[in-house]
Amino acid sequence: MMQRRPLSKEHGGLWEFPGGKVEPGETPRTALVREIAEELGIRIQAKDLRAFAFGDSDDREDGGTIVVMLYSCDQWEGEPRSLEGGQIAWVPASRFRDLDMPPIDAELSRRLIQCEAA
Ligand SMILES: Nc1nc2c([nH]c(=O)n2[C@@H]2O[C@H](COP(=O)(O)OP(=O)(O)OP(=O)(O)O)[C@@H](O)[C@H]2O)c(=O)[nH]1
Repeated sequence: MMQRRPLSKEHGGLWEFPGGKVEPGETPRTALVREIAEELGIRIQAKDLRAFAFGDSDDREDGGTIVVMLYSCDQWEGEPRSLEGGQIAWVPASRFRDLDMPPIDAELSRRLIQCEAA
């Protein structure tokens, strides 16, 4: 499942893996459970998440760093729908090359393609 970032945001119009920032008091898994409910309206469980890969970037102008942790999940309750306005789509790995993505998502999508080919 890929999600298109709103045009008004940084990396606007690019396609990313659904998710968001970890808030104080959360773990990466509980943050993802919350973000998926907020963005897609479906319920997933932290125990059903499988860590797949991470990517990072150290070249931000503000000197900060972004770390994206990618998990897979094949069980959920509900039907995904876009609750925050952006487009969403199921995209097979074979079509990832057709989508413009932010750099870390692009790197992680290449990793997924390699894994599917192996
Ligand atoms: N997914 C992704 N985000 C990146 C990359 N590089 C980078 O600077 N970012 C920035 O990292 C932040 C990702 O967090 P987010 O998805 O929760 O961001 P957001 O703007 O929707 O924030 P918000 O939920 O606080 O409104 C965004 O500001 C995004 O522009 C990247 O390669 N992939």
